[in-house]
Amino acid sequence: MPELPWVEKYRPRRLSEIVNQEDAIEKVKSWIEKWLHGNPPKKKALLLAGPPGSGKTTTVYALANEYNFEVIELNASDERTYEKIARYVQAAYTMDILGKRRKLIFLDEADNIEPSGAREIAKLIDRARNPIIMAANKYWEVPKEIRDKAELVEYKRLGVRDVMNALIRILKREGITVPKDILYEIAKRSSGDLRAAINDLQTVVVGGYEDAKQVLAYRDVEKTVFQALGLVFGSDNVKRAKMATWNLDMTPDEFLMWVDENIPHMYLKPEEMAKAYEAISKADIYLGRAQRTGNYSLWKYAIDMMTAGVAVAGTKKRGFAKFYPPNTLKMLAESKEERSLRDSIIKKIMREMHMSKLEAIETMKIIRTIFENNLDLAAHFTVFLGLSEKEVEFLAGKENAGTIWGKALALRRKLKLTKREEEKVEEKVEEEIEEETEEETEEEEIEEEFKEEIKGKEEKKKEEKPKEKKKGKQVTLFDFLGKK
Ligand SMILES: Nc1ncnc2c1ncn2[C@@H]1O[C@H](COP(=O)(O)OP(=O)(O)OP(=O)(O)O)[C@@H](O)[C@H]1O
Repeated sequence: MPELPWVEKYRPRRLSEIVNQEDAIEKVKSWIEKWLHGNPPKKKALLLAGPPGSGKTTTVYALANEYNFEVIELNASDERTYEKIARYVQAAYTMDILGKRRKLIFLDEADNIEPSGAREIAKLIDRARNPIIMAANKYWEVPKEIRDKAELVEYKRLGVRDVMNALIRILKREGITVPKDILYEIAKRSSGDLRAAINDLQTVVVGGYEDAKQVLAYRDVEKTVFQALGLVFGSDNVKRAKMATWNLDMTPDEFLMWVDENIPHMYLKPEEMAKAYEAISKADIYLGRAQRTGNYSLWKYAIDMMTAGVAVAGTKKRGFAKFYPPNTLKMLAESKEERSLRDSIIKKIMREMHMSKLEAIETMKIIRTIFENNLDLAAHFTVFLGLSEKEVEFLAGKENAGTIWGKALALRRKLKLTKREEEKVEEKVEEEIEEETEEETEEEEIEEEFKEEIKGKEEKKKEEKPKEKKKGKQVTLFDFLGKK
């Protein structure tokens, strides 16, 4: 299973560990100390401005850690920011397990504050009884009213050398080495964005050096595509969503793959997921038609469906959104073991749900979301698909895997599977994993095998399988959800 992202694992906890931003740190420290000595600074807000991944957010959390503040993190693009700041600027101490702590308000992406709300936020800054720190990449895009109220702290762009040193430090702590030329390539591509560099390094280490060049190439694309996905999944506003593909250096069918991949991570309810999928399948139809007829004016409709159509499908996850690259690209970053687990799960879905490979891949994405969010339903799937413990871990992550596995065992007992039958299922699973890792079956062969199976082999297999299995026709996820 993927481990903790290195950007979090190695995020400096102390101000002294932040590299090459000494002047900025000094300024921040003397400002916060004024608050603590009962003499709030004239300017009650700080504005940390500088390139992405240069240490702004890290400074805020290290500061809070050292001076015992509770960070209230808000995002300027959240429509309710004003309301939230108003709630917290006047708030007093809080008591929690860490003792008595003051609040520190951290407003990220201050360059996204709507001009219409800026004056109100500026007034709140004047009345603040708690320190407010804002961060922005583009100082000049922060509304003037806010700039005037805040003390500016500039962050430098980190150089290739700084980035390489930071990467080497991480590798030392991990006890691994990576060829210097790859490190240099990563550092150069990052343009001083240490977050991007650390993510690249982790991807390359996990995925192996052979694919490093390919992985790094798609990282370049990722920067803009993530912003585009943010527009599609970040609001219910049709106009904003339609802007997603502007400035995007990608064809509509490529972007469609990214939207497709992220639907199950962003929508909470199966019926809303279904609506979003419906929108992209319409988009897909328009794209196909444009391709066949050469009438590329149809692209506009396709783009509207895959942006606005998806945006309005329902209630999306709030807060920090983590986006994922399309399967094919992501697979490059997976280890061999992960790849073989993925394949064996896909085969089980094909077998148990009578699906084609493509459908099974799609279904696995949804199942993965279920495993991350609904442990009971995940246990049902574990039994239904006959998953192994490792496969459960692959789908659910280390943290939840144990619970799901326990629930699945209890469920199996409840379904009155005899010990013998249980062993048979486990043996079968193990055998299959072995077979699958040993022999590389050709894709057509698998398709053939399953076509045949759908046609006439159900009867023969029936005796060997647990009772609750549905046979003969394709089982959709929604059948399964409905049955539960
Ligand atoms: N100056 C630095 N010293 C040490 N680590 C750093 C520094 N800058 C960035 N990092 C590393 O990069 C990651 C991202 O940094 P951070 O979140 O502070 O960036 P940021 O400046 O807030 O970026 P953004 O503007 O994109 O939000 C952190 O987890 C940290 O590990």
